Amino acid sequence: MVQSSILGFPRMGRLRDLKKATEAYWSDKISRDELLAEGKRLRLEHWKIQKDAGVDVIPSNDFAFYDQVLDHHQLFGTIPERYSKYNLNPLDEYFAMGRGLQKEGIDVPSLEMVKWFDSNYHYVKPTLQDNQEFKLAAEPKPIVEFLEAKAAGITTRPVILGPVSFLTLGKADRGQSVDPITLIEKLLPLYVELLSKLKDAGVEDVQIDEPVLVFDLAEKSKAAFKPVYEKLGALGAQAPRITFATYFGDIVHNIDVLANLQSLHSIHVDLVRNPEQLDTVVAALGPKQILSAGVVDGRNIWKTNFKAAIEKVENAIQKLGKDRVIVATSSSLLHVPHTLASEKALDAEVRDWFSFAVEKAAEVVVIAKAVTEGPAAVREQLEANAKSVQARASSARTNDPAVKARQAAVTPEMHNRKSAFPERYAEQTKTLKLPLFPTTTIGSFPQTKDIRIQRNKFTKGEITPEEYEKFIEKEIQEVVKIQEELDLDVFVHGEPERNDMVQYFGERLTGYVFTTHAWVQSYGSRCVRPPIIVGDISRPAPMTVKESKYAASISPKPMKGMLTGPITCLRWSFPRDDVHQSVQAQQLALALRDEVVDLEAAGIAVIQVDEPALREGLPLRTGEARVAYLKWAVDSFKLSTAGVTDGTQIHSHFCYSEFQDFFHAISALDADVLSIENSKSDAKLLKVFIDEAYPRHIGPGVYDIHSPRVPTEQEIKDRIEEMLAYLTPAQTWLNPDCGLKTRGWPETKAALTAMVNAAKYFRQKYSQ
Ligand SMILES: Nc1nc2c(c(=O)[nH]1)N[C@@H](CNc1ccc(C(=O)N[C@@H](CCC(=O)N[C@@H](CCC(=O)N[C@@H](CCC(=O)O)C(=O)O)C(=O)O)C(=O)O)cc1)CN2
Ligand code: MET
Ligand SMILES: [Zn+2]
Repeated sequence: MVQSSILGFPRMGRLRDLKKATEAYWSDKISRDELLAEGKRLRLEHWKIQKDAGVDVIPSNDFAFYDQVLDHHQLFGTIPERYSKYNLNPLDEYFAMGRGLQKEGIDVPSLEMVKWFDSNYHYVKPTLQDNQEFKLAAEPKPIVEFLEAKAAGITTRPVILGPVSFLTLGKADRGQSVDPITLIEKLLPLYVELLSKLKDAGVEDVQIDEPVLVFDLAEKSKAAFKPVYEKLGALGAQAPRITFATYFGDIVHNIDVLANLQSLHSIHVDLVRNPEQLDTVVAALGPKQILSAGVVDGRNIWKTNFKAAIEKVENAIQKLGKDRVIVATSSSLLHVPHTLASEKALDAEVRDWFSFAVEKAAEVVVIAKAVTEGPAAVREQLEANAKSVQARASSARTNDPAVKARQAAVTPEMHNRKSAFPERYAEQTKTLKLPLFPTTTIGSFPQTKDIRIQRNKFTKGEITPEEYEKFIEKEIQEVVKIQEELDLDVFVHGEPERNDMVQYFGERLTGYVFTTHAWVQSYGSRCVRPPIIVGDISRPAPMTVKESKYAASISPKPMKGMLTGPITCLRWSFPRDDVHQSVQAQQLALALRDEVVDLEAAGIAVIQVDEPALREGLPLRTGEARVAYLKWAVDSFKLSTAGVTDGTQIHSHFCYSEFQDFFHAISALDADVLSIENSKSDAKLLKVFIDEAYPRHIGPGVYDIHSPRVPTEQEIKDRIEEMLAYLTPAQTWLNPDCGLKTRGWPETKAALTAMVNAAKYFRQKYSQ
């Protein structure tokens, strides 16, 4: 019998229950026991959903209160002393590492959080010391959760992150120089211990995720697989059977590693992203090894095309036989929303095209049944699926000839500004009289409870559009007044009218549909509701001009217009899978180009086009695919911004610090001013700006915005001092790492006051 399996299930719950509970715990509204009980309730509910759907292999330990990688810091005792010294309750220590803690004499920033592969999920980086020792937790979470499921009558397969990935995805702590992978021999015994304890607890199967195998690995990381998995494989009956899982890419370039994994029970690969790897992987399997075929997409919301998926699985079965193939999701379902059943307002036509986590659980079961018993056993499902796939392919909603015509008319000149930066800058300084070290923010100010409540009322029709507009104007007035008091230099309107920087634009563009409950975790308790691109995209009317114009009208300071760039709109939506992403990006770029030009015409002289997702879209492997991506990604940004005159200053924002391997693309955007996240990384990363003689302006973030902790003025000054080793004063802007929407007002004002004071100090220093 061909089994069905799921690599991980979303943990937020149907109505973001986990977000609500964690945030209530953080603000002392519920007790620790209540939070723990809510976690338990959600785990059970999710296991039941999968069991009731008929899924054979159900994951456990895929749950996390903040992040599954952070769970492993506690599992292996890699907790820096600055947290452990307080002897906090383990849950509070865990949250302190995830989000920092500033309370009752404790003041400790969070650990660094970065993107999980090419997704919009963020994990907390393992942070290691030169003399790192590891220690297995007294009650390892994978065992606790396995037993919890078992007590409820559900047998699960615990998921753990493999040692090579755990270390490769980690980094040396600040001031340390250890290359994490060199710690592998010290870490390995903990996996041996954990596996044997899992076995003792009754675990038959374990899933060990080693997603780093899809990268072009450094030799040291690659070489680590052999000793690690020979050792773990040799445990035989002393350990559970191991499913070794990779996803988000192919492993063909690392296929020689499989030769060292032959004593493992099964190998999982992503056949949605890289179906072509099937033959190579099958050929490299050991004589008894099982293939876990990831054919149901864990990263997007399209209904699986059963016919195509069954063909892939049949292809594997032909070579391996039915006993050696498992039908699986391509990756964890963490990246898709909980259930389509919550979407009461979706148009019936498009609704039939989608499948969220709960629906995907049913899909793996149907596919497994189809290949086990033959298509007749699931005839009805196959027929309905074929009809739906056909209906989408021929729907008029997907195709807009006017958009196609406009794309055909795009010329190379449309991608370039009229003059080079020096001439543009000369024009810009005529209108923008800015001091040295200009201060600004990234766009959003705190999205208060009140803002969300008013928006909710407006969405439900409980207040009129006029009332809502008045409310937004009042918010803008408030934000402008505060920026005046803070004495910032380039103002923003604060984005109070936006639910989210991508969703907001999706709701204003044709070709998109949006949902009401389709939330996906982005980091910690924070979720996003990605809009869905179903057809060709165009802009029926201006999207942001009214608010920007209003904000500009109530202050003499320069007001930055604020847009989300084409690549970020694409990446943080659920994109179409029937049209190349470059085509979708160009459609978005044309829509945004019109918006940029309209803002300029409305008198907005500084326009920021955010591209925080530009890097995330970078193909995971180096080589041709990257070159091709960068070409169309950079072109779409340039197409969206190059319609303005020289005197309009174009800003762009990136919230990640890993720009070294990517510097030329950022430079090629030709933005007048960049703001980048940098405060949690080594200022040395900025060296590339000198090395490459970067000619334009840059604002490396001077403080972290992910945590409520307020930086001191001295910390900010120290940071600026470090930055100035690599940047000239004339090109340096000062700003936070990212937007402030997740922060509260008191900490926001305190932090920006410190930043402006630091700016004044350096202005003084450099004007002498
Ligand atoms: N799409 C996206 N990806 C991103 C970022 C980003 O800003 N956007 N930033 C980076 C970090 N990731 C982030 C992701 C989410 C949030 C965030 O603040 N999310 C909000 C939700 C934002 C939102 O869409 N809010 C809506 C819906 C608000 C809501 O919850 N409404 C309640 C009712 C209102 C109430 O009573 O509170 C409901 O629907 O139940 C709105 O403001 O209108 C949250 O989780 O709290 C921040 C950063 C990287 N990726
Ligand atoms: N302008 C946006 C903001 O300030 C940029 C955020 S990047 C994730 O929120
Ligand atoms: Zn940002």
